[in-house]
Amino acid sequence: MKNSKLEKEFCILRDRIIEKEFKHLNQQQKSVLLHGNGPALTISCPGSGKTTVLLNRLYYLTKFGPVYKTNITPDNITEQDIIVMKKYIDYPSENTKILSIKTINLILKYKVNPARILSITFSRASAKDMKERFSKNFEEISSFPINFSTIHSFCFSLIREYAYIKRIKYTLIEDDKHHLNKYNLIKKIYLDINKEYITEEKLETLLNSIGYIKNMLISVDEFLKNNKVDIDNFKIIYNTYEEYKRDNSLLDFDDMLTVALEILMKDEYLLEKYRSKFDYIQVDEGQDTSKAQMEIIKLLAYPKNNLFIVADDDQSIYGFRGAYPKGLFDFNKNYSNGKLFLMEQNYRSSRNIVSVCNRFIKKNALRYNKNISTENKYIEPINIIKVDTIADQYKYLLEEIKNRDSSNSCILFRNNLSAIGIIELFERNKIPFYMRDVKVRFFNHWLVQDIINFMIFAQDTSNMNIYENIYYKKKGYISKKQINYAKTLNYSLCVFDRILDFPGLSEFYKRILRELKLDFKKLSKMSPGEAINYIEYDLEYEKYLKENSMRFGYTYDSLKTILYYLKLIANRSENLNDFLGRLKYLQHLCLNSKNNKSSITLSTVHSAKGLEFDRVYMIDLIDGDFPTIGSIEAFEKGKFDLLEEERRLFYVGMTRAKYHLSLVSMNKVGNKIVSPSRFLLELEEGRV
Ligand SMILES: Nc1ncnc2c1ncn2[C@@H]1O[C@H](COP(=O)(O)OP(=O)(O)OP(=O)(O)O)[C@@H](O)[C@H]1O
Repeated sequence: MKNSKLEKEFCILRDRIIEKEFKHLNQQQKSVLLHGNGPALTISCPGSGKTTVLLNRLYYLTKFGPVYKTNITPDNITEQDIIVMKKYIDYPSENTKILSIKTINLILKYKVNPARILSITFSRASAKDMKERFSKNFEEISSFPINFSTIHSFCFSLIREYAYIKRIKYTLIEDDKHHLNKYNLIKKIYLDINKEYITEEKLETLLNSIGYIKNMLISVDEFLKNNKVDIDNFKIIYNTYEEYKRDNSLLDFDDMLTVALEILMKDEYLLEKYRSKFDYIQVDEGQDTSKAQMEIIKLLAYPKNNLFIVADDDQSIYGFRGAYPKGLFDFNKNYSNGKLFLMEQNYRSSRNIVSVCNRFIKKNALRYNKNISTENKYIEPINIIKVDTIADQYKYLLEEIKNRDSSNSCILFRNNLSAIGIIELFERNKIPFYMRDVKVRFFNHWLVQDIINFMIFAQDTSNMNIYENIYYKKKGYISKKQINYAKTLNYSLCVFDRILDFPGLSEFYKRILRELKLDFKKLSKMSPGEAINYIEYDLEYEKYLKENSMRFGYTYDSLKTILYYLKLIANRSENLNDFLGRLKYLQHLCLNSKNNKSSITLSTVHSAKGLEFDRVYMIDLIDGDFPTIGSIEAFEKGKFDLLEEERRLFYVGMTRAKYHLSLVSMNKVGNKIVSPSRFLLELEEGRV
């Protein structure tokens, strides 16, 4: 027979035990954590413990089940159980051991099988970070089969199952090591349609735009109505790409979402199967969830709707790829019984970092207003460092890092290219580092390849294979006809001597060819640093870059920056072999830095999302780079969203710091005068 007095007492004591278990959390966090069933959205600020709460909730559900403040009780409670529970609460030092096995089983009766909780994270790196954090903090249950998954990998497993049933053989085209990959496919379609090769920058724009369309679940026409894309025949390229993939059962990352959504909407069997797999769905970084992703999550969660989302709209930094933070604001439209929570206390950063960041982000108009606070101490002011040159910036960093344990420090930058200068600096000074983003395009950039080709050709001017790649990129016009003619002559002769043999050349033109031969002879004797300058100015490679940068989809300045970093490396190299070896070695260091996780971290701001460090150095803070020139120009035309996203990105960077934050800018890059980031000036002038 049921004893309602015992049951009541049991509930009260069980709640006290749960509270004790989570006493390290604050009141706001605890109410979020102990939210039982039904939809819930937590809007919070950086360092407020979103990930902490999400992991604790996983532990709470796994250990106790959603029983807090409910009158759910097991059947056979006895007086003895109540005594055991009271003892446990009164003698905290004796801990769980004091609870008898039977009482433990009673308390834990409603615990949730961890396999039935799906925790969705934004990226593979954050799924991994979360798994590590969970294992570290909740050792006792870390061996359970816990589902930390990115939405993409979840969708892919669903698609695989669908493909198996329907006997479709999908091929994933994301791996650029395979010949059939999305990059090659898009490049080919672009070439077929526009009759020219696509540049790296245009390729990126094209892929981001396609991703945006699919993530926002809009048509290409809707997209073009509201966005200006500087790509000829965008719509035809988009449709051809989509059609080709569909006809050949190919999938890129964005298709994983749209195809999974399609499957869930049309295949009742799979929809039910996946719905019944999970009782709880938790979503981290909800601000970067796209419309397509949210639709999938909503479908999966229905009808239990045990959906738990943590988000910070101020940290939404993937708008260009279709992140849709505004969707969060519709939460109550989607779920009229949805609970909204706020977490506004920052545990991470010192008091002054919190207050400066807070004022800084309030300049954005499109946001939830929050009362961000901290109980942390004031430690030191934010350091705004304005130096003269990049070399001075590196000197500053070296002074900061040398003689200090930097294992918990991070250097952050807007563009991955900034890493090159740092890697070069650290390699020279034997400072180990860990790179978050291993893909550094610099080493395989065509401009770097051009310079190497000039130098290699100078060593052997008979090498027609190399010359064919550069003859039209320098001074002294040489025609394709002349090249073809030279190819028919003795291949061990100097290319210029062979062209001199071309019938009907004027004396004037012959003189140019002889001069060129002399130029390359001079080049062959130069150090790599001198050689790059000679190629750039004397051989007029600079002119080629200026005339063609736009055609390749680059600004001339961005190409100059690549050249600048290449010179940095060249200036430290004695000869060509040394230079080539150094380039290879630096690339190798980048690719293998994952073994140095306990060293200083180098990261783009995007990839540092969710992380925290004792000391953060944000570098290369130049107006036009951070914020980007595109966002500034759009702002000047009255379009604010891009600049707001840049501000959020800057904010994400600053809020990674616990105690020390340095913001570094300079007056010059090479010979070019630059201005510090407008964000930095705002902070310096106390305008925030
Ligand atoms: N109640 C608390 N007491 C003490 N420290 C806490 C508490 N909650 C969180 N922390 C600590 O604060 C830091 C930030 O927590 P967490 O990474 O979970 O925040 P977040 O909201 O996910 O951050 P962000 O959105 O900026 O990535 C961590 O070091 C965490 O251990």
